Amino acid sequence: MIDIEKAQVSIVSIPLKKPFSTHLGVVREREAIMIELWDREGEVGYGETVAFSSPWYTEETVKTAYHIQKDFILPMVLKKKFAHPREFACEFSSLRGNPMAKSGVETALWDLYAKKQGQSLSRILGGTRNEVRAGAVVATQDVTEALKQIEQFTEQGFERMKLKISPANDRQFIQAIRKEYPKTPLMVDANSAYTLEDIDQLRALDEFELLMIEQPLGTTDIVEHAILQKQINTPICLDESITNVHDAKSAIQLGSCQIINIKIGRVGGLAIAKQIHDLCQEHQLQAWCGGMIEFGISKAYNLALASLPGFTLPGDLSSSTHYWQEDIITPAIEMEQGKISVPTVPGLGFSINERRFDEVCVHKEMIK
Ligand SMILES: O=C(O)CCC(=O)c1ccccc1C(=O)O
Ligand SMILES: [Mg+2]
Repeated sequence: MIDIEKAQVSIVSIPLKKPFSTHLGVVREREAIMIELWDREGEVGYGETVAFSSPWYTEETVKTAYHIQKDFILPMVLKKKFAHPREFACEFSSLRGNPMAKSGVETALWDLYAKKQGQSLSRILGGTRNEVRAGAVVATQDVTEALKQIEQFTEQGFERMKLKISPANDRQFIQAIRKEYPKTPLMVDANSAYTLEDIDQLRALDEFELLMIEQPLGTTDIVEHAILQKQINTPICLDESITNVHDAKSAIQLGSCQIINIKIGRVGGLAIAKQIHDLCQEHQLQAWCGGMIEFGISKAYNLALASLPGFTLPGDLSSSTHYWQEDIITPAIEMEQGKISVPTVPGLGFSINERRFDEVCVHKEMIK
C-alpha cells in the first residue's frame, strides 16, 4: 500500500538557451511545478507538472495547476491509501479537467510504486526497449535560424526533425530545409494554425513527403481532421485534440489521424497514456511520445513511456542540456547517436539534484 505522509510542492524556473517560437507566441523561460511525495516509510516519489506560465498550449497554467494540486488533489492523496497508481485516475474522475495538475501528482505515485516493487518504471509499465529514439524540434520564425538549428541537431545525431509551421511560412520553410536536407526524416507541427479553408495549401505540402503533419486544425477538433485526412496524403498526427481515451477512440473510429502524439501531462497521467498506447497498438496506429520543453523529471517519465512497444516513431525526446545549461535531475539524461537509454534501476531512475534545485527554485511549500 502507498500511504503518503507529506507532499512538497515547488516552483522552479530556468531561462531557455534560445527562445522557442511558434505562431502562438514565444517561450523564453520555463517555469514548472515539482512534486515530491513521501510515504510513511520515508520513500520519495517525484513528479513534474508540465503546465506553462500562460495558457497558450492548453488552458492550464502554473497557477491554476498549483491551486488544483494544493486545494483538491493533494489533500485527497494524503487521506487515501493506494494499492496501485492506477487507482488515481478513478479516484479523481469527479475532478473535471486539469490533466496536467493530475499528472504531476499521479506520476509521483508511479515512481514510489516502482521503487517499492524494486523494479524500473519502464518494466512496471511493460516497456520492451532499453533505448528510445530522439527527435528535435525547430521552433523559430526565421528560415536562416531554422537551417542553423537543423545543422546542429543533425550533428548531434537526432533521428527526426520537427518543424513548427503556420500558413504564413509553411512552404518557404519546408522548401528551404528540403533543399539542404532532401533525405532527413522531417515532420511539421501546426499547433492548430489552419482551418478547413486551407485545404489546398495543406494538400500542397504532400510533395515534401513529410513523416506527418501534427495538429493542423482546431485544438478540440476530431471531425474536421477526418475530413482533411481523406483529402491529403500526408499522415495526420493528433496532439491537442487527444485529451483522454475517449478522444483517441473517436479519432480512430472517424479516421481523424494515422498517428497519435501521446503526452502524459495532456492526458492526465501515466495510466491513461498507457491506455491510449494500448488502443493505438490494438488498432495499428503509430504512436510517439510528445515533449513539453520540460525538466528532467518529466523527460524521465517520457523515457519510461516511450520504451513501450507501440511507440514506433522517435519522440520529442532530448538530453538534459537541450533547452538549458543545467537541469535539476541527477544523473543527467544524455543522447548518443540519436538514442537515449532507458534506466533499469528501481523507480523512475532519476532524482533531484538538490544543489541545482535550490538555485532555480522560486517557491516551496510542504503540505501534510
Ligand atoms: O519538448 C520539446 O522538445 C518540444 C515539443 C513541442 O513541440 C511542444 C512544446 C511545448 C508545447 C507544445 C508542443 C507541441 O508538441 O505542440
Ligand atoms: Mg504538437
